Amino acid sequence: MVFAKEDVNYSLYLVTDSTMLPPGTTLYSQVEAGLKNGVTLVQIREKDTETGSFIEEALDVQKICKKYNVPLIINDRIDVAMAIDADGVHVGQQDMPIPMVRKLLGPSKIIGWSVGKPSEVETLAKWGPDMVDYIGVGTLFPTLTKKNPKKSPMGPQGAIAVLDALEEYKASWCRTVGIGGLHPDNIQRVISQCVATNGKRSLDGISLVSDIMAAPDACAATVRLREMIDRTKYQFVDCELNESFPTAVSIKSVISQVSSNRPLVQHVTNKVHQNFGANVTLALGSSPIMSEIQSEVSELARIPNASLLLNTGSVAPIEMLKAAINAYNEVNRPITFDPVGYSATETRLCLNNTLLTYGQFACIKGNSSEILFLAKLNNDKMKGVDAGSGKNDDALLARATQIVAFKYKTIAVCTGEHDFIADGTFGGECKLSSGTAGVTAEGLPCVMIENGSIPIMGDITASGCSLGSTIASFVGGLDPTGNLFDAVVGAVLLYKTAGKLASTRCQGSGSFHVQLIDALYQLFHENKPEKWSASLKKFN
Ligand SMILES: Nc1ncnc2c1ncn2[C@@H]1O[C@H](COP(=O)(O)OP(=O)(O)OP(=O)(O)O)[C@@H](O)[C@H]1O
Ligand SMILES: Cc1ncsc1CCO
Ligand SMILES: [Mg+2]
Repeated sequence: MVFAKEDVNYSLYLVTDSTMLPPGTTLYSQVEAGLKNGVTLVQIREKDTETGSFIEEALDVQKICKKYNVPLIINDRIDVAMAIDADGVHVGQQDMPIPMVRKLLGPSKIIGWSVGKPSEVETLAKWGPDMVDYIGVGTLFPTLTKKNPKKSPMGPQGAIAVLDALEEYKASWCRTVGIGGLHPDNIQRVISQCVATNGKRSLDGISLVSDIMAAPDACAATVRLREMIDRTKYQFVDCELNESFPTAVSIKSVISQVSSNRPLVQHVTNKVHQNFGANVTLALGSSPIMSEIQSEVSELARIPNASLLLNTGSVAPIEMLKAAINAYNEVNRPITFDPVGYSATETRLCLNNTLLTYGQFACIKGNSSEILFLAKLNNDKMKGVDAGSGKNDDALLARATQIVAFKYKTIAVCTGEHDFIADGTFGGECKLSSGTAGVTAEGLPCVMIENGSIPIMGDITASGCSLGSTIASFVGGLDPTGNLFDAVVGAVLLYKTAGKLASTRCQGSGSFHVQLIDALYQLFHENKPEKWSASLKKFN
């Protein structure tokens, strides 16, 4: 078979493993089930098979690949690929050097390379377009098919760094597939999040092993995977993600929805915040539950209008946090993430990054230090959980908020005297290859909320954490037709207005705390956003 290499379809790339075949199936039958239902590329990867059997297997698979007009790639064994005249090979960083592989195979074969970091992209770019045709970008997530993983998983942010390097070094010919720990529960998130910073490219395909090779019904499994990859909308919350500019009317509608739906807001939050957050949630007509019980997260997530606030100020066991993220993502219920003290210590940085890799968040909220650090615009460590006192200008904070929104395809909120909110959800769009069609962080909708200086808001503990409770309550209370951006903006406007009102009624920080809850209660129940004192400005 002669392939025009540029026409190869990388979208659903099946890698074999004969050690995981279910009873009653063969390598051949599983590959055929995949090919019949939408696999576009096959790689034989058999780490423990003797040469003789490997060749026999490869010849069998080659026949079936030819029948479906799908290229066959051989992992590592250049000799086997040459012996059977396969369509290409895939090699790792420790295998035969690429220039030698190309010399042996000639110009027309497909060569794939495993890549995990930007410096490897620099190397392939120096070789030019005649060497590497595609890269396997990984390892994305933990996986059982790598027996001795040398590196820790890179997550979507690691893949973004590789895509950025391909753009930087102008390796436009090189295609990409995500690899490692990809399953139906994370494929759409990976397609949506793994977009180069310039918006010009996303992954060209998803490669996987076990979801087809180990599937008792590989036909049905492939149909499901194919459908998932072809779907261009990633509906990670069951409400509207379409772009909007919030108005008093739309915010009034959000509050009416929250009032009638009375969301259950599960708080996994720090000890300092728990009582305050529960009372703020109640003031907003919602039901708080402060729970860190791992075995009940799935049940809680399935309660109508459940919403999760995940605040890492002081933390539950990591397995519990992961289970909670999984449970809410699985049923498309919103998660509001507050990475408290993100850059204060290495431990916090590592923990929060692990959680960010692990799921899709409806909203990521932080103070200016946290958001600047997440956006990589400031490398100063925080002193504890409070925002630094350094003056930051509005343009910089808006930019940081947009960057965080873009990187995590979320609604990002940056708090301080002025609050910034950017919508990076792209209406839930997720597309292979073309990314965000060139739209970058700077192009994202962004608003600024202000109400004059209210320094006393920073003088009580967990005021930012309770803004998290307010956001979680609003996004959880939406109808399926309600808009996510409206809900987040509405929550921040309400909170800022309540802060101002409370500051005029209080006598010091102790009574401010009480007055803030009273003001939230009053403003929420009146539901007259057209009268609120905080102002909303379009920043972009
Ligand atoms: N100087 C200020 N003027 C007006 N509003 C402020 C000011 N400082 C903070 N706020 C408001 O107070 C709330 C908390 O913001 P802050 O940036 O202090 O969060 P945080 O540091 O994460 O809080 P915490 O960790 O104490 O929970 C936000 O609603 C923010 O808008
Ligand atoms: C004081 C404090 N310490 C950990 S979390 C928290 C609440 C404010 O972020
Ligand atoms: Mg603070």
